Amino acid sequence: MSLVIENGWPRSAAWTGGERGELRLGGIGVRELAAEFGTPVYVLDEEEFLARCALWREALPDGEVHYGGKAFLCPEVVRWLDSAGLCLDVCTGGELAVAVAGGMDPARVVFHGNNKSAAELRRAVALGVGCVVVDSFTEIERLTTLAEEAGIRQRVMIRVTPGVSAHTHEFIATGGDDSKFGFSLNAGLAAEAVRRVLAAPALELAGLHSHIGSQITDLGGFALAARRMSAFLLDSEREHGVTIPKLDLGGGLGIVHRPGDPVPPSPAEVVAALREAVPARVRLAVEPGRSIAGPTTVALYEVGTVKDIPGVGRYVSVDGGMSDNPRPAMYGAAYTAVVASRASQAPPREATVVGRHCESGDVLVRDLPLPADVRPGDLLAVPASGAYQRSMASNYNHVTRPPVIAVRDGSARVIVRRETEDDLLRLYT
Ligand SMILES: Cc1ncc(COP(=O)(O)O)c(C=O)c1O
Ligand SMILES: N[C@@H](CCCC[NH3+])C(=O)O
Repeated sequence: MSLVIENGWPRSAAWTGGERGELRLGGIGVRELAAEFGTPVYVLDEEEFLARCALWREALPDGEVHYGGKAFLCPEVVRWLDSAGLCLDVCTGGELAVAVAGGMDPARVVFHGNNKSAAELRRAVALGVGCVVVDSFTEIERLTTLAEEAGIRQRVMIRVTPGVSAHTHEFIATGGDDSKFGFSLNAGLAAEAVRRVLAAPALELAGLHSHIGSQITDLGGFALAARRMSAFLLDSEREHGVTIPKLDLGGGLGIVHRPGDPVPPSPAEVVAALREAVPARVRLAVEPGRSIAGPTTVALYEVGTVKDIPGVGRYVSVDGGMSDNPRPAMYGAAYTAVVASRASQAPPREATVVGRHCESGDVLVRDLPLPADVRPGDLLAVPASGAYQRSMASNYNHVTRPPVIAVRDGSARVIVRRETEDDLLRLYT
């Protein structure tokens, strides 16, 4: 087993040798982590998170890096972002509330969403959110009224769909003309949005925005979007005799989940490709989510049963599943897993790792070679579990959502506590 970053593991992942061998994360053995915090559990390598923030910050020293909070957000993460000099992108009132709870200056928050409510927009205006990314004509009107009522001039960016098809799953591609997000460039809606924003004295056009999709591993789509958006920015400036200071080209850089996955370009390579297309005087912004949070976290599960079906195969059931990782069921996302709590000399035998939910599609990893002697009580570790897992976790079948434990230099602390049945029951009348 190769516990290297290129295979999706965080930098502190290491294997202690010998017969009592086990996986260590942040200097702590997984047996100790499981005993103290229970399973399933997301174990987040804090130094990996900060190092990934720094990679983006260093790639774009003269621009803005807004972390895409939808990937994974909690107040402690907000504090890390602050310390690393990153801004934050939120897309709901709830994410905005977490940003505020973590102490982020609202002026460094960018507010996204294709259907922000009037109440959410009112709150954003009242808090002094740095920028609202307008997504529809209705929203331009709504926000104009709210800014006028508040007696302020609200900075906005216009979200544009540049007609770029990113090479990714169709559910997470957002840059094409047929999208619920933004204003289509090809259909002329983006040009009309620029006209309307410029005609609204209560709005200040701070920039243009596009985001073509997520889990993208090649540079082509990013470069094409940057070229189209730059041309549109220059056309708009010429048409209206204005200067548009900023181009925000969104997030979307993918990660490796398992050995053999395509290796995505580095943040520096992405920024270089964008910079080549964007005029030097235009301030560049990016919104990485997954490429920061994803590789920081290992999900730990305990094996509950091993079922062999003659002529069919082997099912290994763990104590989590689609409620803590819906990505395999939603997008066909492929992960890997290893037995992390002991060394085994047994030969590999293929298994399907499934969850505990009342659903046949509750599969975490398909066709995975695991040691043939895998057994109840073993801990399974799934790397690259930091993005869109805890943030998309559900209470399906009334399971409680797992905690997030930050590990660093031999110490571990809870940054999101485990949900309890009392938390669930509190909702009911
Ligand atoms: C507007 C916007 N910005 C940033 C992101 C973050 O994307 P990723 O996590 O793929 O970097 C997303 C999600 O895809 C998004 O919709
Ligand atoms: N939830 C998606 C990514 C969506 C990105 C948000 N616009 C995933 O898990 O891959």
